[in-house]
Amino acid sequence: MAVNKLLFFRKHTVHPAAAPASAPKPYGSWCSPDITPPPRTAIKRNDDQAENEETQVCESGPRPLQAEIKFEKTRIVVPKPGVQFRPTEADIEEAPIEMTPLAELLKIKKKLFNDPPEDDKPKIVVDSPQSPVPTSPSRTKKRLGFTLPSICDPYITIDPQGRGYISWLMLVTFCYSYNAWCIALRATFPYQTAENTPLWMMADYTCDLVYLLDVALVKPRLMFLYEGFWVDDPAETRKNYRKKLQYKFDIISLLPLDFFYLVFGTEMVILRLPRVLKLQTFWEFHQAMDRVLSSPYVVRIGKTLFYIFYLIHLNACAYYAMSVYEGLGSNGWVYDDQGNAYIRCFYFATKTATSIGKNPKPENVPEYLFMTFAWLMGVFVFALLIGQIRYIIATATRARTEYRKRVDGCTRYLRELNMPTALQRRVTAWYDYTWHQQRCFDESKILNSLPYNMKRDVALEVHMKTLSKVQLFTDCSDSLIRDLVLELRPVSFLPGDVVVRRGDVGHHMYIIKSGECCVMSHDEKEVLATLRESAVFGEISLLGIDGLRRRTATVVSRGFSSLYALSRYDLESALQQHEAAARILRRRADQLIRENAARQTRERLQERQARKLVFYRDSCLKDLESALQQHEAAARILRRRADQLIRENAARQTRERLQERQARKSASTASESGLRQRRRLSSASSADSAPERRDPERRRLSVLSENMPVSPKHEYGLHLSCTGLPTALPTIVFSSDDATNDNGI
Ligand SMILES: Nc1ncnc2c1ncn2[C@@H]1O[C@@H]2COP(=O)(O)O[C@H]2[C@H]1O
Repeated sequence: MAVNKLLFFRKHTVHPAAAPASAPKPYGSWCSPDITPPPRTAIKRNDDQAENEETQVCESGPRPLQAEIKFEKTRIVVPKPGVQFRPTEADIEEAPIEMTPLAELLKIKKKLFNDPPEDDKPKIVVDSPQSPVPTSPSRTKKRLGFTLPSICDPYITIDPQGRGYISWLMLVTFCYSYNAWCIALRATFPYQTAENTPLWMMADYTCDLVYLLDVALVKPRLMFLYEGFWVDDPAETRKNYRKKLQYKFDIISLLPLDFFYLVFGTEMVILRLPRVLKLQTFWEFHQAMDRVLSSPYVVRIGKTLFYIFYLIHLNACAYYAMSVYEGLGSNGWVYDDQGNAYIRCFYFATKTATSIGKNPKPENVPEYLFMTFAWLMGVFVFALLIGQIRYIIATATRARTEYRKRVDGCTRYLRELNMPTALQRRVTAWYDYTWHQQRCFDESKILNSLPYNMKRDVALEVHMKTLSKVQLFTDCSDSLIRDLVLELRPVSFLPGDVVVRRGDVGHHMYIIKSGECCVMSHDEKEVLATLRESAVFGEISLLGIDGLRRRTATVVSRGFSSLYALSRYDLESALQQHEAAARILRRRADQLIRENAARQTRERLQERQARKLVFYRDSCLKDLESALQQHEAAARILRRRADQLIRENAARQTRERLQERQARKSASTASESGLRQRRRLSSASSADSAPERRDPERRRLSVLSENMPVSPKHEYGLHLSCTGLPTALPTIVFSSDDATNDNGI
């Protein structure tokens, strides 16, 4: 049964012309198979036991068309009958057939291999899912040698969502609008005159031709959906059109009442009134435009305005017709035949329909009825239509209104809490940026109304530009991206925002959509790496590596940046299914960890060396200070000694002077004053020149001036210690008779 059903659909459906194997897939290799999988061909034996037979299903791409196979030299392998085919050189006959037609070759093959009769041949039944709208091969190409656009090719069916059909609908709608406006206008106002009648006629019959083509050639070829399959068999599409109510209206709209012109004359334009019944095409066109235009609100408002103006137009025509009937200017209510008739009547109709003007008072029953009807129409119909416009505009701006509401609510809240102005400004900047980037705050809310697969395809389409560049996804199987795309949450960051902070527990991994993020060093003073579009970060702490459950680095947004956040849970569940991705992430994480560890070791070594240097410098300083202290102590002792010696010397000199004075006094009495005087003088000079010699324990003290050369051994220490002191110290060198210093003093 099931197979029979398939055969039925084989008869009535177009099966998607499989994309040529070489055709580029929309997004690398992952996208198209899911949307339009390659056809699977079921081969079925056409015998009575069809239902019991297993359907053999084999994967097959589109087979090359026979016509495209070119044979230049063919080798035909002939198996010996009844023997299992094992070709040897002897089995092979060479048949040099130059460009043999394929049909002949097939005949030969059929003979050689005893092909089963035509009826027993397996019938190919395609059970692959169809593409959204199938396309049929053009047959005009074969017949005329060139390809007609599908809408003009009478041999193929038409895609109801295709551009060609929508363009055609536009033309029919234009003709319909012409009829709708001009029939009433010409039937009431005196705009059709004997001179311009041919022009009007030409326009009329051009429109009629379009109507005719629509009914005869276009609508019957429109594909339709039957139990989920696109039916494109021309006989079926024709039947389908004829079953519709629209067909009846289309036929009535084409009634050739114009023949009555011969009786009533060409002024009886009202005979063309059935043309207005083709209203369904007008609606169909607007629906199609609504689907394909990026801002369908324009179409909706346009349609509503069309209705409003058309009603006013009809009202104006009716007013003019009544005025003519009662006599132009015959009373205060009717049109007084002044100015442009149509504009005056349209103005009057607008005033009455919208009840915004001071209307002339009706004076008889038909006028009262007219005014009542016009006002009622104004109250109900116009109120409805104007309300609809309001609704359309509100719908068009709903997203922006919601955005404004959110921003206002948040800023009011922050203001009430007396938050710092800088923070308020940051919040507003975030809202602005997020809105301009995403045009929505919660993408999942919008997508949730769609079925899962469609939601995924939409999300893929939206985020594909970035995701196709993420190395993790390009290196792994295509299904990873499809599994993850719905879990990615767009987030925005402002300049300087910390995306992840070192030491925090990691909950999300990030992919950069736009902007730049900096990975900071431990002290957050140095930038270790700058990550750009499609880079991934924040994965290390999510991978469950021992001892690395927390963020290993701080990552800061450099400017405004848009990222995709992927939660730990979603990542883990995806990685369970995709081991290759898990391996790649782990490898990358290992590499980063190794790099970071190497950097840290390097930094630690440098730090230790720096510390050692400081320690060495400090100890040197200490040594020098103690040496200096020793020098100072020695200097103090020496100074004390010198003082003592000076004092002793002075005392001795005083003593000697006293003794000399005493001796002089006593010698004055002596007679031999000359001799004694000389002896006394010689003894005084010897005491002055060599006191040390007289006193063997006395040492020689030298004070060297600061600019005397200093031993290189002491230069550094002396310099350091001197710089720390308020005044420069003299260099003191102690020397004795037994030991000489470095300077040889
Ligand atoms: N040296 C680095 N170069 C680039 N990215 C890094 C470096 N070190 C750490 N990261 C990323 O910064 C992230 C900080 O959070 P995670 O430790 O979860 O994961 C870390 C890595 O993805």
